[in-house]
Amino acid sequence: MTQKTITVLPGDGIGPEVTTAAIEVLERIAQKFHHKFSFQEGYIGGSAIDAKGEPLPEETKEMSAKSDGILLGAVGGPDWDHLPGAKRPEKGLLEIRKSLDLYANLRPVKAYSSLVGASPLKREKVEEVDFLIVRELTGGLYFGEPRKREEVNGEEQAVDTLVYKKSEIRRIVKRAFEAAQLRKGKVVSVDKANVLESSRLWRETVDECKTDYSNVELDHMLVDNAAMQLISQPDAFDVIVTENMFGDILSDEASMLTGSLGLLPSASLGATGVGLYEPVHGSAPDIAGKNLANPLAAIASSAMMLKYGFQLEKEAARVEEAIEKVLGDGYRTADIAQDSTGVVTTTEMTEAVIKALE
Ligand SMILES: NC(=O)c1ccc[n+]([C@@H]2O[C@H](COP(=O)([O-])OP(=O)(O)OC[C@H]3O[C@@H](n4cnc5c(N)ncnc54)[C@H](O)[C@@H]3O)[C@@H](O)[C@H]2O)c1
Ligand SMILES: CC(C)[C@H](C(=O)O)[C@@H](O)C(=O)O
Ligand SMILES: [Mg+2]
Repeated sequence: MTQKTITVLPGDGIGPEVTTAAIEVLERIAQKFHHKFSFQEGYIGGSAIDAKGEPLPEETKEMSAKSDGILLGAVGGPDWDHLPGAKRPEKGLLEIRKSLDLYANLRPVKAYSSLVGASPLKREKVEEVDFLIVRELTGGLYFGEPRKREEVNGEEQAVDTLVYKKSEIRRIVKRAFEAAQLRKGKVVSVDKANVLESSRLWRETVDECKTDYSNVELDHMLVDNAAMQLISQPDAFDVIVTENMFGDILSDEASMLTGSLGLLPSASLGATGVGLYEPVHGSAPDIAGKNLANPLAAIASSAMMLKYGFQLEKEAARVEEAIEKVLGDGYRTADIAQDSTGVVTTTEMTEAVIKALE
């Protein structure tokens, strides 16, 4: 029997709807496999600003750090769009990632065979899609200083800073090589080394790390080309490693190879300690509160928690199989439906997954 305390940070928009789905799945797994999972809820994002005056209250930080895994929904939305950058909901998410040193964001992109028709691309392009984006999560433009507004020669300007230390590059790149050794043994490192100094350091560091992984094949690719190749040859990728912002953009793009952003899970891991598991998508204000959201990205994120956080591989596989089964049986939330007939709600999809766990 495994006993774990899970911090749930539902956040904003569809966050609470999809985390509820993931909790129900985890509860059923605990029951079936005789584990004990206890859940404690905390505030993050816009709802934390409303309740506590800040996007990441100290109590959320503390309970998260002390728990065995963090399940997060999403943050942000139009209610808080007027706030300045440092006070916005997204700041809470960036801060929790940084404070727990969750530098390795794993974003698997795998086509479900029953869903190949949901991708805008041709069947033969997407049916073999199965790659992992390893996104650096605690450096780069998101965190560099200075970050400011200033007036120069009577004109307002804004500054963001893209900075990477070699050690930050090395640790994420090693993770990517290690992941590739357990997969098809191919790494593509994505950068913009024809323009950016940080990318030139990135590329050099990748080449240095490569010497420890002689069994892994390595290619470098410029990010604009990578964005194109993801569409033209998505089945050629195995592991993609890249810096923070490129990884953010490429993963939303990659989601459409599977059919929807509502399908992609992620795990954010540090060297040790607690991991954070969240769907790749955001708070989707356009569909929030309507029971329309696809809960599968959040449910698949809970499977990543079972696998990477708790080493419960069998249980994680059971959740993944249940997702495949419901999709195979034709359950479709609106985002992956071909037409409006037989579309299911968030709660109906969740019930179907729980039934498929049996
Ligand atoms: N990790 C996060 O918390 C996170 C990630 C991305 C965006 N955001 C925030 O979310 C807010 C909205 O951002 P956005 O609209 O650019 O991106 P978004 O990911 O919230 O939504 C983009 C589109 O995808 C759809 N979508 C997203 N998730 C879905 C799901 N599970 N099921 C069905 N459809 C889904 C939405 O309806 C929308 O049309 C912003 O405040 C943004 O900062 C948060
Ligand atoms: C909300 C935002 C800060 C976040 C990011 O850019 O990391 C999101 O887009 C994501 O992909 O998790
Ligand atoms: Mg994103």
